[in-house]
Amino acid sequence: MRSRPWWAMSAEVGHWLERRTGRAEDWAPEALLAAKGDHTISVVLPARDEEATVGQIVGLIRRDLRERLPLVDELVVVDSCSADATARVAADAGARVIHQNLVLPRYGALPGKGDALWKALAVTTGDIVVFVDADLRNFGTHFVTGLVGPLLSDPSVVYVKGSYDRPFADGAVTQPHGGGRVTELVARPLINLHWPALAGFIQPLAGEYAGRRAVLERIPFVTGYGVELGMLVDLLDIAGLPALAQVDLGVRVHSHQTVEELGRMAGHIMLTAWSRLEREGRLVAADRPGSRMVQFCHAGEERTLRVSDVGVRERPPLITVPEYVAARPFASYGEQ
Ligand SMILES: O=c1ccn([C@@H]2O[C@H](COP(=O)(O)OP(=O)(O)O[C@H]3O[C@H](CO)[C@@H](O)[C@H](O)[C@H]3O)[C@@H](O)[C@H]2O)c(=O)[nH]1
Ligand SMILES: O=C(O)[C@H](O)COP(=O)(O)O
Repeated sequence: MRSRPWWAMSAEVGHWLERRTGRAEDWAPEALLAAKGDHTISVVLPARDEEATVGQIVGLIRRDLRERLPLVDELVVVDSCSADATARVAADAGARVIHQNLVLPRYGALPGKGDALWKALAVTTGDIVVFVDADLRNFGTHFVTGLVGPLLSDPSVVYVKGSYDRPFADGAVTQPHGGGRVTELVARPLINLHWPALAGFIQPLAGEYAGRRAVLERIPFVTGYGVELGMLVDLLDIAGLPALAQVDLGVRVHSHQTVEELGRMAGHIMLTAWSRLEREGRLVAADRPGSRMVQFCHAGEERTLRVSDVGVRERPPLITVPEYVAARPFASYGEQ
């Protein structure tokens, strides 16, 4: 039950929510194919140790959105330094597999999801790029069609974020809306405090989103788990709220990380917020925040101390990368 009606939030956000929130079922795949015209669509799955789920996701996209209906032109899995058989499973299922650290080698190897996405953007060609996490356990192709729908039907939309209900499943115990712990405890408070225009995003950390290459190549990519927050803030800056949209994709079930892993994710997200506030001139600090995190982790009854670096780095907008621009001789860079 809502404690206050939706219009009690800012008029800008209320108006945006009404105008820019859709549902995946609003876009039938056949209608999207008719609307596709000259557009080309790349689907990218970042994957680190996702052999259990990546094959099924790739297989469904290949069967339904490439073979049955030629909606997706390119299907790429970025193997993000997996220690398992992710790359082989993805290739067997029909994806082109790229290895994160082999792309743009001159720029070095940096760990994390954001770097995997930046590398994928560098080597794909679609003018619409869809990102889908590779750990989804209930993937359906409506995740892809729902995200491309607003981009194919409204030229003023440049980016579409997925939203969904997030159950938390731990063995036999399932809480229907208990998922998204970092979203609720870290990202949503930060967004409301500092970027209230983005408060209407129901799942600001969702790993499922689509954007126009012409815009994605103009923003920097934070290398770790800060990539989603950084992207939203940067897109708000360069494109404005009316150019952003969200689509309800139903329910999303994924593999949950441990609380300790989510603590490190929260560190990435906080440092990303800090970097944007500093860049926007809204934070004048005498000291830079540290990036070392001490955690007390439990393995059974045993408590161990773990020290991690949760610092985030940033990859530059791809239009500033000569190798990227040289590989696209027909694009008109520099036009705004
Ligand atoms: O170094 C990495 C880490 C993760 N992944 C992949 O990225 C996706 C999401 O990672 P995951 O560890 O499952 O993140 P979540 O716990 O699901 O975190 C949520 O919140 C993150 C922070 O915003 C987002 O990046 C995620 O997409 C979102 O689902 C998965 O396919 C991973 O295999 C990589 O490719 N490289
Ligand atoms: O998006 C998030 O908040 C994190 O991925 C954690 O999600 P979970 O609580 O569903 O594991």
